[in-house]
Amino acid sequence: MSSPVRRLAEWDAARLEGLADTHETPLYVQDLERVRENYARMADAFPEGRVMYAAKANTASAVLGTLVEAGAGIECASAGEVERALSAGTPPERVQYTAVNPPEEDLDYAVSTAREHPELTVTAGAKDTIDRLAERGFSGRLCLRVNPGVGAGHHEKVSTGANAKFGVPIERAPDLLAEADERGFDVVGIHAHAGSGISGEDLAAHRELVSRMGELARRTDLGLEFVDIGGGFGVPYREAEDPLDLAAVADATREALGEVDATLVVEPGRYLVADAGVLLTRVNTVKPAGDELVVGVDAGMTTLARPAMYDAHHAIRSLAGTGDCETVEATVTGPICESGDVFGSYELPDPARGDLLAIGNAGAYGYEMASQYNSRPRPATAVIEDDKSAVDRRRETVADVTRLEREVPWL
Ligand SMILES: Cc1ncc(COP(=O)(O)O)c(C=O)c1O
Ligand SMILES: N[C@@H](CCCC[NH3+])C(=O)O
Repeated sequence: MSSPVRRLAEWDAARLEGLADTHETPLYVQDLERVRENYARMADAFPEGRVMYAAKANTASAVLGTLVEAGAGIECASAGEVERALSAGTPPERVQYTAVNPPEEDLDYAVSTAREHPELTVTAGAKDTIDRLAERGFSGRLCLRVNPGVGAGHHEKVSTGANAKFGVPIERAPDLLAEADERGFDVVGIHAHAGSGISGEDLAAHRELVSRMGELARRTDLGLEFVDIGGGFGVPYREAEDPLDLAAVADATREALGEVDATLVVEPGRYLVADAGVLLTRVNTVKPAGDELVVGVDAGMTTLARPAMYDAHHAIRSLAGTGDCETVEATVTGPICESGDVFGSYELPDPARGDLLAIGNAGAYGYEMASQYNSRPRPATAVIEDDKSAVDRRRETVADVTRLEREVPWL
């Protein structure tokens, strides 16, 4: 079995340099072999279960296709993600659409797609969503998202399990499930998700969530096909951090779930793709400022939003030189006109203009959360697999950024 963690130091510097030279920076690079390894480890930890990849972490069709080929299903947060999953060749029976306050067009799309592919599962997290599905004539495979009342995650902004926005309170679930069944829906599952970036310290919360889901499954006599306990499996972002003990999490899950006559489903996003990706960026400014050394790079909060959004730490490695010279402390900042556009403080070997830096764990929620703020085009992404490489999403241009503008008739 592959190592549960791939550190930034393990990436081949010469190869990354070559990719940056050819395709310019900033550039996301995703290693599909590593994605496959991560999936195999997850599937191996839950041999009795089903792995549904949470596409929101990285929707590149090369990534979706790789995971589907390996056996994963796809958990989709929007109509767009369902469209991507189906286009990537996911068999409809392996597609789950998990709507959170879904816009009208999303539900229209989900219902018409489910009409065409009745094997698709729709997950609803509010009675209103169930009503809106019924109004559209949907009576297909329905899963109920419950709010288990217990959350976890690397930051309060990604803890969902106790946030009322997500799912119906678990106490209300038995009645809602029975009602949906009476209304003619094909009730196939229950779902809950504690949050994202769960570490070993969150194991108690995870256990509690799973135990509540097991109890709910046992109280439900609708012949549920699956119990979906969500994703959230964390990865180490700091080089010294230990990886999650997946076997221990799986054991705790089984024990907490207890006997249920339904398939266990897990929905990892980050775990499958984070350490399979790096973001390459070049230094364009080195500026001593009092006691501080500011290093300006061409990637910023519009390229990788996580540091600005969650104070998230991503390891950074300089690919310049041999790396054996003395390091200095530097504040690595991006090109965006915001004080929050900072990756953090890093020890870098003698930073100089033109140096190439690799930012680790960029495969999850990296490109996905990129924006065009400051009218900055989004970067290109490349995929690699053994000795092959290809750009799978071209770099945007300023013309792409402005292409939706229309003339205002009176101006
Ligand atoms: C419903 C649902 N499932 C799965 C995930 C995947 O989370 P992660 O990428 O942390 O595994 C998320 C995101 O937090 C989610 O909201
Ligand atoms: N975007 C978050 C994860 C949230 C997952 C969606 N519920 C992150 O980068 O950590």
